Amino acid sequence: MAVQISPSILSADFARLAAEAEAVDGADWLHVDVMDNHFVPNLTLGVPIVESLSKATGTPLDCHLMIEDPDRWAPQYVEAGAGSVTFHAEAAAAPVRLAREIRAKGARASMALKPATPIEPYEDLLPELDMLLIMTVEPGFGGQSFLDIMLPKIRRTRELISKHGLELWLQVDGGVAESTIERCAEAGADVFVAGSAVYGKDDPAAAVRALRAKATDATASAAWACGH
Ligand SMILES: O=C(CO)[C@H](O)[C@H](O)COP(=O)(O)O
Repeated sequence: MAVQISPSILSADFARLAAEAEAVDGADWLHVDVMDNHFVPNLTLGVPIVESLSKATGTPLDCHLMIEDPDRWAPQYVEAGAGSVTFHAEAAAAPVRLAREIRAKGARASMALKPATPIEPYEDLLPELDMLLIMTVEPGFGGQSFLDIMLPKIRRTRELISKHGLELWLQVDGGVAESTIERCAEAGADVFVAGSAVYGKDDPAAAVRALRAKATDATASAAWACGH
């Protein structure tokens, strides 16, 4: 699969969200960080804003729910127009049922793991998902430093995806920038969320192109991608 870039609007101007979506023309997704000040110590936006944004942009929305009780809320984000909905493994009461419900409503189902959550307990659940998100910072805030110690988890997850012959996308989020994206791609990631490395630049669309070029080059020479 070709590399995909998902700019995070957490680093955008919330008063100009439609314009900020236009500013990353060419991105594959728009990453929408939903935070409830319970699962993470920060508060952002909810269903009504996702609904408005989905009408205002042609770029599909990749909603990352950093919230408690995603079993209750995630289906509402599909109804609001999200193309992909990510819930946290640490928060979901019934992740298989929830993934099936997200898919049945017509969106891609994705599950996220915080840095301290291992992938291994979830191996049997992977066929129920369209994407697995490995957090490369503690969730809650943009602009944090990339956690290199997550690279082995990315590698192990890519091995599990290959072992089971899955079409699962592997997303990384947190501290992804021109200086770190190649390491993520080499380890096995193929969907890259970037907030400050896109919206912190004068030309966000050019930043998306630069990230895509680096990740594509690194993937081409990565052992995991040979024969892909
Ligand atoms: O999920 C997130 C924070 O919890 C954000 O998507 C992420 O931090 C993006 O910001 P940056 O690229 O600046 O690290």
